Amino acid sequence: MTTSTRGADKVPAVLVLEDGRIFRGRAYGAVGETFGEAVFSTGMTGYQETLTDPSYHRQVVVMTAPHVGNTGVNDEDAESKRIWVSGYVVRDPARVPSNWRSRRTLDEELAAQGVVGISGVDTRALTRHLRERGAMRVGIFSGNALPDEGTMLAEVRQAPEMQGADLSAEVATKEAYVVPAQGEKKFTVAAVDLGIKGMTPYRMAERGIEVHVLPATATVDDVYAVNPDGVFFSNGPGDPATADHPVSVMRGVLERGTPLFGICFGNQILGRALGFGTFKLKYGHRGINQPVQDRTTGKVEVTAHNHGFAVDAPLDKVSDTPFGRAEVSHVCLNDNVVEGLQLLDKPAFSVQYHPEAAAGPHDAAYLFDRFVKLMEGQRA
Ligand SMILES: NC(=O)CC[C@H](N)C(=O)O
Repeated sequence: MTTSTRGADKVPAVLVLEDGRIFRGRAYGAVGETFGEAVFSTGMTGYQETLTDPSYHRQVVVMTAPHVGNTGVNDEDAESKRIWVSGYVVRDPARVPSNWRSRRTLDEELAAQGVVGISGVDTRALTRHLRERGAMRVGIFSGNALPDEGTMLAEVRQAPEMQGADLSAEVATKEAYVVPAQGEKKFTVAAVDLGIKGMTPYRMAERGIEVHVLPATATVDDVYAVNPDGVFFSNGPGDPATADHPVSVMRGVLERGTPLFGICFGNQILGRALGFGTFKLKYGHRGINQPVQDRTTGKVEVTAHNHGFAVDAPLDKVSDTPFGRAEVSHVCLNDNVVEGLQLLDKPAFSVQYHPEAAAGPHDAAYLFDRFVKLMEGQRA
């Protein structure tokens, strides 16, 4: 059993939003100061996967679930090698975690990785504020001698904004690596890593795919050097409007007509490659309980999300694009945001949410099978 360190929780902490709203609490994890974009996640479980999802780079995540840390931290569920959130906001941290896989407490893990958090915050009030005013910059300051409020606010307002941030190269692998197929190898996929979660190549490997994960800087030649049956573009942090390089690589793939699948950032890149715009949502979708309709089957699935931007494509008509006809294949039933795109004349599609789950329901796992079918179709 792991027990809590109960050290930092005696240290005062302050959360300062860029519009001047202030919440007071206690230090959680590392003591110090941090900045980022304040966003909220509605997941009741899966905090370890959330913290280690590279798409959260430069974001301060507010958990709407009131108790966080109950199952501790294990050695199995991380989605990457480190925690990426720039700060963490919780209401009531677990005093003693309890789970057979738990190895450490969450506050120990945050402290060990230098991640500054705050506990004791009315996260419901904070979430309502972000929902009304929109995602915005935030700072967390902890310690026994804190700067005055004006100084803290000035620092928050100097922090970089998420709009216009080009972050994939900061989180993606520098070296290519291979995730081997499980069982008989059926296909080779080149996966462009823009901030990939570990579960994504795993979901492909389970289906007999050998996945060559390539750095974000990979060129069209690098992609075709692995002789792929399909090409994948991953999730990732930052503003898709800055992703000019992956957009141009994707256009090269679309020109050749290789089966293509994109998730999240990959969906936004497909949108851009087709000539659609992207825009920042007021407060985004983050959590594991978002209803999405697959318009190609009419089925509704409950899905995992983590996106602050979206594709601006028409919902009710087929669009003519430089790569043939395209349509919106999936839509969020909460707010009609575009959640998927598919081409009608080429084997290419993408979704804005997370069929790999991790954490979240597995309703959308069929999308990996759809990718396999596209690759089978190309061989037939
Ligand atoms: N998970 C993702 O790939 C997120 C994509 C993009 N950074 C967004 O916030 O919308």
